Amino acid sequence: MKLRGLYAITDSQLLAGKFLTHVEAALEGGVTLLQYRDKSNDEARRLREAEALLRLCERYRTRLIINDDAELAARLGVGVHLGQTDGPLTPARALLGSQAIIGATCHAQLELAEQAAREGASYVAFGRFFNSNTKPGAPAADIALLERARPALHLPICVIGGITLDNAAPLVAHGADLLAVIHGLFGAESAQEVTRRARAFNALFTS
Ligand SMILES: Cc1ncc(COP(=O)(O)OP(=O)(O)O)c(N)n1
Ligand SMILES: Cc1nc(C(=O)O)sc1CCOP(=O)(O)O
Ligand SMILES: [Mg+2]
Repeated sequence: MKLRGLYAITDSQLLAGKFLTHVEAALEGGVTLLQYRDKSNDEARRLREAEALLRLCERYRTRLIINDDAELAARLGVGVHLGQTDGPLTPARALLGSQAIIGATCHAQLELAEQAAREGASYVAFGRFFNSNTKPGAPAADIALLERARPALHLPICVIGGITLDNAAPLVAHGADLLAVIHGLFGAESAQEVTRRARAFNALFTS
């Protein structure tokens, strides 16, 4: 499967009261990867919500990724996204198998991406590219990084951080394969607007 297009990431606060409706609206518009990102320690709720997302993903033929938690990913038979402090990639690959999608946060450092590639990552993520409502303190990345990274890496490149329909096009033009978006997608007022935004993000990859 080609990892290219919109990478929708859930946010438990932003989606409170509209979790499944907004996620389904995004899937309706087209989502290449869906990440379940919940920073709480409520394991029962996390399992329940991740299972509900998996059912939706199966209906829409979208791949589910669990943030931070390789054990939960293994339990559901899905992929995982690991940051620099979320545990090493090699045991996660051994746990999840060769076909699993495993993503790695590389901040603004090409060296981290090269290391992640050696350790079996399926894609690397750089960010944050713009001011982020969700994670304002994340280290900043810029287009110059993408210009260095694109020819050096033979993996899909994911970009993240403050991405909206107004600022995403240059990232795609400079070689980003996956646009990872929380607020710029799920911050919409209505489910219809989420679907419209998802379609518009995907259209950036065809023009
Ligand atoms: C696609 C994608 N890229 C980066 C991140 C950030 O991961 P991390 O640095 O581990 O921070 P948290 O998201 O866990 O707060 C991500 N989740 N997804
Ligand atoms: C979870 C996350 N990681 C980032 C990084 O730079 O690694 S930025 C970020 C938040 C992305 O949300 P939004 O689209 O609302 O800015
Ligand atoms: Mg993490």
